[in-house]
Amino acid sequence: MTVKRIPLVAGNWKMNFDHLEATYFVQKLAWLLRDAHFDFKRCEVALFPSFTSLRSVQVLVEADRLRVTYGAQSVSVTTQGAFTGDVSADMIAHLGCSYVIVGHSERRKYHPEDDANIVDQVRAVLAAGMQPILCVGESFEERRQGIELDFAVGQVRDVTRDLSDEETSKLIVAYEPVWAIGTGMVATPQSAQEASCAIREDLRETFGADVADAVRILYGGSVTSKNASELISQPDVDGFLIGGAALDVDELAKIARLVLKSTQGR
Ligand SMILES: O=C(CO)COP(=O)(O)O
Repeated sequence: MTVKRIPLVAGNWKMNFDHLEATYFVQKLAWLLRDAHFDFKRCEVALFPSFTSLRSVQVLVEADRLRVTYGAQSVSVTTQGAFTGDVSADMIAHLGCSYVIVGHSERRKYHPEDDANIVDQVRAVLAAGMQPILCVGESFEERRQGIELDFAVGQVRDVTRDLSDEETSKLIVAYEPVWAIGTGMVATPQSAQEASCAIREDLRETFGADVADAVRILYGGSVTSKNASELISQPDVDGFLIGGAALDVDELAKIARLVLKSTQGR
C-alpha cells in the first residue's frame, strides 16, 4: 500500500520579524500562493513566528480565511502559575496554532532543554490538541564518528518511549543535522533520505506500520529553492523546516511551489 502524507513546508522564523513585518509577510505569501494557483490540499505551508506575532498572524488567517497554518517555536511544560516568561500550550492553542516546534537544537543549546523537558513539551502540546514538530539531528562530531543515524533515531526513541501509538502518530519529526543549520552546508538528498528512512523504520518496529506511515518526517538545514526539488524527491522526506530561506517570502513561495510540483509524481 502506498501511503499519502501531505508534504509540509514549514518556515521557522526564529527570532526575526516583529508583528508588523509578520503581517506584511503573511499577506504577501497569501497573495503569492492564491488558491487558484496553489493547492493547499496537496502541500501544506506553515509559519512559525515569535510569540509576539502569533495574534497578528491569527487575525489575518481567520479574517481572510487563508489556508496557511501556523504554530509556535517552543512551549512551557507547565499549564499555568508562577513561571515568569513562560507561555503555556493552551495559550498557544487558543491562538489557533496547529503546531509547536519542540527540541530545536538552538533551544537545546541556549536553554536548559534536556530530553526529559522535551518529552514534557511534547506531552503538553498533544494535550492541548496540537501537533509537536520534534527536532532531532546530529552535530558534526557525531557525523565524524559515523554514528549520525543511531544518534537521530535515539533522539526520537527518547521522546516516543513513553508515548502511546496514537500520540506518536501525531508527531512530526524534523531531521535537522546541526552542522547544516544556517551554514549553507545542506545534507545530500541521499543522506537526508537515509536518516528519514532510519527514523521511520525504527518507528515501524516499535509502533507498527500505521504509525510509521502516518508520521511526517521533514528535513531542515540550509534548504533553499536550489536544493529543495532533489531533497523532496526522496521517498521518506515529507517536507522541510526552513530557517534562513523562510525569511524571504518569494523564496519560501518558490520552495512551496517546488514541493507541490513534486507531489505530481508521488
Ligand atoms: O534551523 C532551521 C529550521 O528550524 C534551519 O535553518 P536554516 O534553513 O537557516 O539552515
